[in-house]
Amino acid sequence: MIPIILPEQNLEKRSVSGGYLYVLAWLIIGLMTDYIDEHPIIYSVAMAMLLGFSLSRLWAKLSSGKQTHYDKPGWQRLLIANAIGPALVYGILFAFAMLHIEHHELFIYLFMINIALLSGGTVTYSPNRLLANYYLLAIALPALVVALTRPQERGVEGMMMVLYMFFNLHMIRLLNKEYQERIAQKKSLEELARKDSLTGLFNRRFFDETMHLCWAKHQRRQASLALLILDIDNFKSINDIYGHPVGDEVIRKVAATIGKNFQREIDIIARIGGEEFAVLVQETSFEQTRELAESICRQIADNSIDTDQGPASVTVSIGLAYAQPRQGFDQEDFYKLADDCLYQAKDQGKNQVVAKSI
Ligand SMILES: Nc1nc2c(ncn2[C@@H]2O[C@H](COP(=O)(O)OP(=O)(O)OP(=O)(O)O)[C@@H](O)[C@H]2O)c(=O)[nH]1
Repeated sequence: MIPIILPEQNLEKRSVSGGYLYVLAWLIIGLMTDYIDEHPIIYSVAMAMLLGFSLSRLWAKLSSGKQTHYDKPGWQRLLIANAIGPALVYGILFAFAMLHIEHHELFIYLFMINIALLSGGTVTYSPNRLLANYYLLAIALPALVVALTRPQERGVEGMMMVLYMFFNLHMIRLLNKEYQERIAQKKSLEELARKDSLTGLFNRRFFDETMHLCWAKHQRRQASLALLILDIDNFKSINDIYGHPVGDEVIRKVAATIGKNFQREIDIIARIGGEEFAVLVQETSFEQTRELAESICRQIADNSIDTDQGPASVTVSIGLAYAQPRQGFDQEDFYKLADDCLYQAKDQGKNQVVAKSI
């Protein structure tokens, strides 16, 4: 099973320096020991593979520029190959050294490099537990196989590898848990920053940011969009008669009714003031939006809210603006149009929708 790599795991950035280290380490061994003379074919094949992995990674980086392509399966496979491939090369080299090496010094170097790669990979790949585990096994398993088949000569190295492997598997589990907690915290903070705590709807800041983006998008597409501003009628007297907790309950009920009527993900519903809400509606005609607004008005008026002092009837007024972004008519004008409609609805007796399409 191929582990799925998520953008927030940031594996490309985390593994980039290690991705050149293994080539350098092998180059140093080639330059400073007799290994090339003793085993020229093995040295060259290993070098070609390590270089191949490094160059493919360099090519991917240069060709993608600043962008990363986590959504492309080919790109994901390349990243996984760049993790597991060099690990397997070093794992097999060490296993080969365990079987054939007379050169004690080189054996120690390889052992050190593998332990370093084991620990480095644990830290690097820990956000993706499956990939980190595969990486670890790729380095350690070849040595373990040799140790098991030659317990007399290579038992010590085998034991050491098992020890390091289990220690690092444990560390991967811990680091991954910490990483998951951090991501969850970050997500809930982001959620808090854009949500209104009383209703769970978006807050004004998020609404303004989204409206800005939406406006620009519709300007490019030369398409229309709708903005509804809803205000609870005579809300001050609801608070005065029934008390603030009932007032809060009314706000929650109105929010829920709006939410029931605008359920698509692209509908942005926000509480933009004490008893004021806004809805940004995309890809819907003027008539459809007006019908929805009128239906919300009726639903709220028809459903009174139970309180200790008996049922409290609530109504809302709605201003609806429908427009296409264009020269001489900007986002502020759009907002003002919806707001003017709302004031007109209030002036005309409340509990109604005033809609304008321009
Ligand atoms: N319970 C509760 N009341 C709030 C909250 N935020 C604002 N309010 C109250 O909402 C009331 C708004 O009153 P006004 O702006 O006078 O509006 P209104 O009484 O609805 O009058 P119209 O808009 O003309 O129908 C004020 O009394 C605020 O104290 C809140 O979160 N909870």
